[in-house]
Amino acid sequence: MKKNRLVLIGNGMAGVKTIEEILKISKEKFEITIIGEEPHPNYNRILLSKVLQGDTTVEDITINDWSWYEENGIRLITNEKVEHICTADQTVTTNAGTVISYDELILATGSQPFILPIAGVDKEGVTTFRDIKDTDEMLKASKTYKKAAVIGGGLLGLEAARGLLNLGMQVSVIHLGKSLMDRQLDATAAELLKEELEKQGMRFLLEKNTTEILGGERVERLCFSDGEELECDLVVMAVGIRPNVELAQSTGLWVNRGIIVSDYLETNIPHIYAVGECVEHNHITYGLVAPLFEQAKILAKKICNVETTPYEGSVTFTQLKVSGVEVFSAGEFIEGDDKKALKVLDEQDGIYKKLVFRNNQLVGAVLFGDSQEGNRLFSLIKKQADISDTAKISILQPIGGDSGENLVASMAADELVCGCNGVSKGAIVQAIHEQGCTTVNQIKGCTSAGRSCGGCKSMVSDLLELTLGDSFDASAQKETMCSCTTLSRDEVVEAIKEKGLMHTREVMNVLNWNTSDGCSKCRPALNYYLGMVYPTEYEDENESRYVNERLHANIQKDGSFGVVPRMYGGVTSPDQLRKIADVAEKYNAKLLKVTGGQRIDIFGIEKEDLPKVWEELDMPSGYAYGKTLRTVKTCVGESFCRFGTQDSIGLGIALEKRLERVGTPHKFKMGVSACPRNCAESGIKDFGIVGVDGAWEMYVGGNGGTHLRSADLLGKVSTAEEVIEYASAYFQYYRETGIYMERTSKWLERIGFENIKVVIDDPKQRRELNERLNVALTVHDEPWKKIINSPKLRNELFEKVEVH
Ligand SMILES: Cc1cc2nc3c(=O)[nH]c(=O)nc-3n(C[C@H](O)[C@H](O)[C@H](O)COP(=O)(O)OP(=O)(O)OC[C@H]3O[C@@H](n4cnc5c(N)ncnc54)[C@H](O)[C@@H]3O)c2cc1C
Ligand SMILES: NC(=O)c1ccc[n+]([C@@H]2O[C@H](COP(=O)([O-])OP(=O)(O)OC[C@H]3O[C@@H](n4cnc5c(N)ncnc54)[C@H](O)[C@@H]3O)[C@@H](O)[C@H]2O)c1
Ligand code: SF4
Ligand code: FES
Repeated sequence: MKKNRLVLIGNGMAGVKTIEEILKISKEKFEITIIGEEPHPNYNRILLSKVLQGDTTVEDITINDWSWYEENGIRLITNEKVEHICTADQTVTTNAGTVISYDELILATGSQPFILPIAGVDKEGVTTFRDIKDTDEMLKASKTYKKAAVIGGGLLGLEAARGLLNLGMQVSVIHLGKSLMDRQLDATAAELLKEELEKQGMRFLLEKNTTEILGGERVERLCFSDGEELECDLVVMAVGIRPNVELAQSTGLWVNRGIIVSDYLETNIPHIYAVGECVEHNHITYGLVAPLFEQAKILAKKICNVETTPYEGSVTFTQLKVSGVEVFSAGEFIEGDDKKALKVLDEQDGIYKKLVFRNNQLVGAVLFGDSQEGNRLFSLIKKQADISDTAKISILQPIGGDSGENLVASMAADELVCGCNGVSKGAIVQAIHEQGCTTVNQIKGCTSAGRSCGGCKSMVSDLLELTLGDSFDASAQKETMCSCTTLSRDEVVEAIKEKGLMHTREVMNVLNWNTSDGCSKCRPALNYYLGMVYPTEYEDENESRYVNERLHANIQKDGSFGVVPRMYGGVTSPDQLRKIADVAEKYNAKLLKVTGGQRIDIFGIEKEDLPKVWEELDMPSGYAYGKTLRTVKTCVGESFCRFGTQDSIGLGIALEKRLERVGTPHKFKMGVSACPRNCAESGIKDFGIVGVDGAWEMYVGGNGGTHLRSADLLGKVSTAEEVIEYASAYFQYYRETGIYMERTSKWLERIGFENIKVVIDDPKQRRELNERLNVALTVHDEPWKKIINSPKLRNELFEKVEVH
């Protein structure tokens, strides 16, 4: 049967949630295309605050990675913006000229941050906080600049401000109103919040109207309507959002503040639907995921012709994601003529609780200082429960006292635990009993609870403890490899060795994975662990690897690839440079760039040209995409530098030739400098070497990325041979004990520097580690050559497979 063509515009949280819900109903009904303007697969926008605050990384906030689209047969077009919809032909056209036909079309274009209409907003250093690009900009700015001004004291502004404080900046929050979070808090809670955040180091300028941003190319000062000024070198604008409606407007859809939709998320034009922040339902637009996910579920059913209740609007709740501050707000939080409040203020402990009632119904709540009852109160508000038989004060003091376990025990089965995803206590208990979930991660996999803001995770954990009783294992909660298993990395690796498991499927079957195919987190990890345990016997599963590793090149945001040939120690020759230049010209490379690791990256190569490019280069792969040794950066050392007394280039080349190609949990970078001037930046490498007075110092665990870490001194040796022996042992120890996707800087802190040093300093263990590494090194072919020489591989990888 021919499938209907479904096109989704907007690869964000609401749109992709709708697709997930559609796939739950039927995987066969639609041929799906998703077009997203951002260059990333679908990610959790909410957790950008946590990325900025240093609690997680951009890599860890992906919701559905590239392989999810592939596995579900979805065509994903990233980096392109839909600019035109032709309702007569039923096609959409992107800014890159791509035309796609649809039978059904969903607009999920989200919102854009509001930019104040004042002079100077286009200066360098002025940013919004909406996407990965903005987050990266702030992370980068914090390394050079120190004075941040956040305009807007709402949820977004305060979460940004906390992040910038964590990054070592001085932060002033400029707010138009009298009190912070005025859309969510009353004056008492706002004042308590302000006091708490001031203690954390934030500075507030309230009732300030910014009139101009001054400076040269970069921002230098803000001017306010009262004539005052504030010095700053970074400005974050967080003054609200506006739905993205231009495309809808130009298509003839009815638009007010958002795209107007019916109770079934239909627009005024047949076969076109809208969902998410871009939507206006019953005169309301929403800026939080819970209502958008409710919409997504209804739209999925509607579009699949499954009977559904209509969307009737949502009551919303918010929680501020700033560590050390508990703030919760839901529903109608300001009392008035027909609404009366019950308030409790504990000035000693800084706790404030307020409930707002209309007649015999709870319609709103504000909690400050202790928000653990938030979701329970939210359930009561949502249910519109009649509380005439309950003493109002007892709603604030549920039976059983204040421990988390008692709190969840007192909840009814239909009360919500996860407000974002609408998951009740009953649904979680059912997942524990019927699907054998024992960890928070597994509950997330089975029910989606905790999948968005993460604010409900402690409650999920309490519920697990309550339901599982003695068999609840608190220590296992954080360690499971992924939500497909209850086992930690160490338990899985141990079982692989003990039970002689040889294939990813075998591991999943024997160790009772709760999914048949695993997920994008455990498949590549198992592939790595199996290869590490059985270096000569295990046959690598290319399909379990991420796209760059599968195709041995780096995919770029326009879908073309970057190619980096190996140049040992960063040394090249006229012959190599000639070949690179010829290939770059012949295959229309868009950019040639010297990388931070001293290699040449040839950007803009089309996927189908990759094998020809490699063949003509006739150089080994530089593995710029791999979880393996990337580069050994070297200084010129004794060959040419007047300070150099040692052969840094020779040592760098020898190290690179020894360690190249074999897999590691994450990328591994090295540097060799021939004197303490340290031109190869050895102090921020996974393994860095510095020449000192006729000896070599060895540094480990450095990182020059987002989480800058200077390396620790592992020891000092006299000869290049000894360096190679130590580096190899360290490399192999990381291979054997690292968690897949864990950089050495994190690994070193997890295992403990002193513990690692004891192992590497011990001659016996050092020798054994080198011996095991030698075995692993015997099996690795040059990957580009392997593909060039195999017509089958060439065909499978470069002619048949759609990357995304
Ligand atoms: C830092 C931050 C923290 C947040 N914290 C929370 C929180 O704690 N709790 C909460 O509930 N909510 C939070 N939110 C809000 C939440 O992230 C949004 O409500 C949600 O992401 C909106 O989903 P959406 O799919 O409607 O829009 P988006 O996620 O914005 O997705 C829309 C996508 O469509 C793309 N697009 C737009 N136009 C086009 C076009 N013409 N062609 C192709 N692509 C297009 C955009 O590039 C974007 O990727 C937070 C938001 C931010 C920025
Ligand atoms: N924890 C969460 O739930 C969370 C976190 C971040 C963002 N979000 C969502 O993201 C969206 C954007 O957040 P937001 O905080 O920008 O929006 P917002 O509308 O909630 O808050 C903007 C704030 O800026 C203030 N403001 C307006 N004009 C100003 C001016 N000229 N000078 C100074 N202050 C001014 C407003 O008074 C308001 O308090 C919202 O939908 C929000 O719900 C939610
Ligand atoms: S690290 Fe020392 S030896 Fe090497 S290039 Fe720099 S100054 Fe010269
Ligand atoms: S409450 Fe946000 S993820 Fe559960």
